Amino acid sequence: MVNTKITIIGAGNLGTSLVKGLVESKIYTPQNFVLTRRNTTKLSSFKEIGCEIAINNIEAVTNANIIILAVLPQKINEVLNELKGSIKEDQLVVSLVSGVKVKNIQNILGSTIPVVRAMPNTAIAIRESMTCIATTSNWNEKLPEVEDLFKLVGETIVINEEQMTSATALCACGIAFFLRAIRAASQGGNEIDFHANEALKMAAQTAKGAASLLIANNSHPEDEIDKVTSPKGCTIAGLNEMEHNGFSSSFIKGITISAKQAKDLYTEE
Ligand SMILES: NC(=O)C1=CN([C@@H]2O[C@H](COP(=O)(O)OP(=O)(O)OC[C@H]3O[C@@H](n4cnc5c(N)ncnc54)[C@H](O)[C@@H]3O)[C@@H](O)[C@H]2O)C=CC1
Ligand SMILES: O=C(O)[C@@H]1CCC=N1
Repeated sequence: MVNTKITIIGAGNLGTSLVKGLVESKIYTPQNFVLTRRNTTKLSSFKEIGCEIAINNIEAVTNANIIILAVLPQKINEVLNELKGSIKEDQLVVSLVSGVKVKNIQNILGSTIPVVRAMPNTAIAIRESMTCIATTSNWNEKLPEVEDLFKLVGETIVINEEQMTSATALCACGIAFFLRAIRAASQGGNEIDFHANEALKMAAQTAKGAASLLIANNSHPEDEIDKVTSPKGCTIAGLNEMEHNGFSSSFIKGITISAKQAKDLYTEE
């Protein structure tokens, strides 16, 4: 257990997922967290387990060691202007907000406030996030602290800040892309034989197995695919039909357009 106080400004989908994962790690307890959001009644279950729920962002950050910004990009300027002058140099700001650069945040909070960006995904709630972390060269010394935090809830990688929009598309939006692929597989399973709930369970566990093979064997997908595709068999028949219909191309195009959108989520004031 640690004494670090973490305040999450904007404890919505992602912010609350982070709390769940960190509490699950057993290193943090609910008492480590102060949470804010617009409608605090939606945080009642977190209040019940012992998190502090605050209605005032300025009061919420006062005693925090780490301040996590988890509001939507279109709300960040309003929040930063509210917090301006209330965050001190011995506190660390970690922004999860897509498309907002370290310099955008420091332009409002001040250049002496340490800011690191982290891009997790919602699997953080079950400690399976892929979290991409970046900052500017003057705050590199803060990276280990942020890596240690997010290593409790999944894998981490430190990247250049310019790569953050690409990381958003591949890893944060990626959860939705892979889920849609699993849904499609379950619909196929439903059409050929199985009840919808059976097909979904079978598709999800098969997807988990496929990802686990790559991670466990440190292998390339085509190496694992080659082990499944018998000559004249049903796997290669299915795979080729999917490719004729643009499977890989569609995935690649989706990730490419998602990254373009991630770049345009924020407007400087
Ligand atoms: N949902 C996801 O999978 C991921 C989201 N992100 C980024 O994280 C941020 C949050 O995303 P979500 O959690 O999905 O959004 P969300 O809409 O679920 O949560 C945002 C929260 O901010 C609160 N909020 C708005 N104005 C506020 C204010 N002035 N003071 C305090 N709280 C305020 C809202 O009440 C809401 O609960 C976004 O910037 C998003 O781009 C990044 C990676 C993954
Ligand atoms: O869709 C979005 O804009 C946010 C950012 C990454 C995941 N959700």
